Formats: sequence, C-alpha cells, structure tokens
Amino acid sequence: MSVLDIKPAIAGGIAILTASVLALYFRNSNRKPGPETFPGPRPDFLIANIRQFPKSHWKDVFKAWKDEYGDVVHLRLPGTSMLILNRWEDAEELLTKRANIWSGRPANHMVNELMEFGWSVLQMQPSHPFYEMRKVFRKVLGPGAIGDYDRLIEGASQELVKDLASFSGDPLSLIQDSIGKVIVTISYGDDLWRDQGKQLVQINTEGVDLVTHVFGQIWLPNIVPITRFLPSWFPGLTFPKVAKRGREIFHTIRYSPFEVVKNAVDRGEADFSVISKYIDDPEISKESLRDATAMMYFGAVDTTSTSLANFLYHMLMFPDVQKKVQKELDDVIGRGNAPNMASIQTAKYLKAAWEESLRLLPPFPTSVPHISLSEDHWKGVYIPQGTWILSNFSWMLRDPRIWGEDSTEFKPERFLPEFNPHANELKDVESSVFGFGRRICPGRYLAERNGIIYAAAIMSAYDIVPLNGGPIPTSVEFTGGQILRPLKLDIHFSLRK
Ligand code: HEM
Repeated sequence: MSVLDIKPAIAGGIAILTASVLALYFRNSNRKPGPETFPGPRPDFLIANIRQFPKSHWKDVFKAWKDEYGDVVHLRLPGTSMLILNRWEDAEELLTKRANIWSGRPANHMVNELMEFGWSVLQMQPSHPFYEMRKVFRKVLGPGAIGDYDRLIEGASQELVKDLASFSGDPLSLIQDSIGKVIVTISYGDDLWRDQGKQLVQINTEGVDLVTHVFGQIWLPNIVPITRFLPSWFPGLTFPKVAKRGREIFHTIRYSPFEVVKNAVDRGEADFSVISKYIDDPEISKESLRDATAMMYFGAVDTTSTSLANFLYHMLMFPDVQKKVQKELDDVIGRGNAPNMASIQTAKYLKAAWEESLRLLPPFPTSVPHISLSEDHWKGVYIPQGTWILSNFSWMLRDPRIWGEDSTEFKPERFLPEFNPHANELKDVESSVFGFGRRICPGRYLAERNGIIYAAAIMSAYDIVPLNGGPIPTSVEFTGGQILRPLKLDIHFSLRK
C-alpha cells in the first residue's frame, strides 16, 4: 500500500482530518475485545501495523511472520484487524466450514461506488445477486458444461503453437493474447471477437490495470467516506478523475458486448457463445448472465496465462521432468499429433507436473481477502465482525507437515501412487490454489482445461530450452505483486526433431 493519492498543498489538512478519524476508529475498536491473543508484529500508535505491512512480496514477509509468530498471525489496520492463516486446516475451518461468517469481501468505496464496479461478483457481498451470479458460473463453467469449450481451446492451442515457432524470449504476452481470444470467444462468440475483440481486450486490460492500481493505494474516500462528495474541481484531488475513467471502463465492459450479442440473438444471427446459449435459459436472469460473463475476461486471462508461464518456467529449469512429460505425450497421443482433451486423459505424468507447478508457484500466492460478516469465536479468541483474512497459499502449499521434508522440491512423482505410496492422501492442490469456501474461483474448471491443453500442445511440439543454447539459469527473479510469476522468462521454443 502506498500513500494518499493527493497533492501536498492540502495534505496537511487531510492528515489532521485523517488522524482524527483514525483516532476515533481506534477508540471505538479498543472498546471491543479484539483477537489480541493471536500474536503478530507490534502495532505503532495510531497507524497500527501500516508501517510493517509490506508494499510488495507479501508472501516472503508472511513467511517470515509465520516463522516468528506461528500459524495464525494478527495485524491491526486502521479500524479493523487482519488474520493471516498459514495452516491449511485453519483455512478450511474458517473459510469452508464457517463460510456463512467468512465469505465477505472488504468494502472499497473507491472501487465499488465511485468507479461503479460494485456489480462485479468479485467485489459483491454475499446477497441474492451474488448467489444468482455464482449460479450462472456453475451452469456455464461447471463440470456439466465445461466440455462445450474444448474444441475452441484445442484450436487456439494449435494457433499458439504456430506463433511460438522458433520464438525466443518471454512468451507471456503471446500466451495472454491467445487466452484473451479464447475467453472473449467463449463469452461472446467468434463474430464479436472478429468485429471488436481487440477493443474489448484493450478495455478489459485497462480495467484490470486500473483496479490493481486502485487496490494498491490508500484513497481518501475509503478512509473518510464523506469526501466522496467533494467536487471534482476541488484542488489537489485525483480520485474523481480516476473514478470517472473507472466508470467509463466498467460501463463498457458490462453492457457493450452483451448488447451486441443480444441483438444478434434477436435477429437470429448469433453464433455459439455463453451469452447466445444461455440468454433464454429460464433458470438464470439475463442481468446475472450479463454480469457474470463480463467478469470472465477479468478473472481468467492474467491468472491462466500465469499458470502456463509458471509451468514453462518449471520445464526450463527441470529438463528431466520435461523429457518425461514429452515421452508420455508421445506414448499417449503419438509423436507429431495435436493433443486434445480426450487424448490426454491418460497423461498422468503431465497432470502431476502441472499440479506440482501450481503447488510451488500458485498464481495468487497470498489469496484474495475475505472478511467476517459477523463476529466469531475461534481457538478461544473473540474475532469482531469485519476482520480480514488472507490465506497464505504459498506457505500452505510448501508446508512440510503436508508435503514432507522435500516440500520445496519440484517432484511431480509425489502425486503418483507408483512412486509415492501416500500420493492418494495428499491434499488437492487445486482446492487451495483456487481459494476456499463460497468464494472459490468459479472459473477453475476452465482454467484447468485451458492450462493443461495448452501445456500438452506446447510440450509435444517444442523443447523448452535456454536462450542461445546457454545454461539453465541458476536463479530467476519473480514478480512481487499479487500475481506470482517469473519477472521475465528467457526461453527458446525449439521444434522437436
Ligand atoms: C489458473 C487460473 C486461476 C487461478 C489461480 C484463480 C484463482 C482465484 C482465486 C484464488 C480466487 C479467490 C477465491 C477466494 O476469494 O477465496 C478467484 C476468484 C475468482 N475467479 Fe479465478 N482463478 C483462475 C482462473 C479463473 C478463470 C478462468 C475465471 C473465469 C472464467 C475466473 C474467475 C474468477 C472470479 C469471477 C472470481 C471471484 C469469485 C468471487 O468473488 O465469488 N478465474 N480465482
């Protein structure tokens, strides 16, 4: 988190106002018992743990706090508290078993009201519209429907394979373009992709970047809600301008492509897509279908691309595993053949390598925050309503209590009973990587299929090797934001002989 996004001229006045509000918050919150018995870094007067909260690389700081304070770490933030969970069973207990309490999202006036993004399932509190949208996701991306998109994904994977021929460098943007196309086509159809796919990708990308930026800053209206009514000409304020751009972007994302496909359906000219297939489904409302579909690009592109980039990183770093993946693919689909979902069903080693890559590099290493919608009592501690929870997936997925002493090593064999007699007792990696409880990622089946088909297509066509025949890198730097992937991949895609 960084500083207030305002100019210095009025910073003094605002600081006094903010300090008074914070003091009020603390006076009030001190009246209630807090989760004082969970240990954590010592808060400063007035600003609580803001100074200690990391600006980046949360997973590394959370790991250090776990080592110092244990499985549950407590922080104080202005007006609220945060728990960081490091034990898988604790995340299951609170987020899954007590989901009626722990399924809220932190309120963010800047994003939800000022940028008018409160309609998104990601931001919404559990409520009738939220459950309606989750129903849409279950219907259109659940196990019963997900196979409908296989052919499209398989075709797109072969286009990506062509684009990667003799490619050297970081393939991330090629992968993102390819997955962006898949998601837009699944959501709105091939016709819309051809007519305005590029613009839709552009505006979604701007939306993702803007929301990421806004989440990373402290905004005046989030601390002093009444300031949201300050006029846009008020000297020194930048939030009105940012909010206005947000409103424009999210209005377009929400309404524009839906209207185009709806009109095509009315004219009887629509091609296959989620919208055209489900628009007249009596079990779901048109509004929920529109709003759920509008979030697909947002949820899917960076995450799925990251999972594939992380898999390629592991193939580069572990050539022995790469060879085993390729040998299995040759046996299962035949050398030179394009894989499809049906033909890779028996590719158990590929699946194990994919899981192992997700385990060691989960795309969201410190999860997405939940808050408690009512008070709770846990481990003898009173936890007030509105407490934040972050699950430290990155540690849970390396916890030696679950994964054994070799938990930090890249070993797909751990998932295969022929190599590990305890393989079937291991936790399901995907039930952590995609979140716990009622907010679990609704796109997980699509992400899995998209990822594994792309991985199979690339691995059966190419050797993943270092640039210019150089050595395997000894260390690679990773991103420090909410999404975890190599900062820059240097790969050469060498056509397999
Ligand atoms: C490897 C790929 C992906 C990963 C690692 C991932 C991970 C996650 C995680 C950790 C959450 C938060 C869960 C929680 O709060 O407990 C989430 C939420 C979400 N994801 Fe994904 N996701 C992926 C792909 C997708 C795809 C393909 C879609 C859509 C097509 C999608 C749509 C969403 C949405 C809409 C939410 C918000 C759900 C809510 O707040 O109720 N994600 N995802």
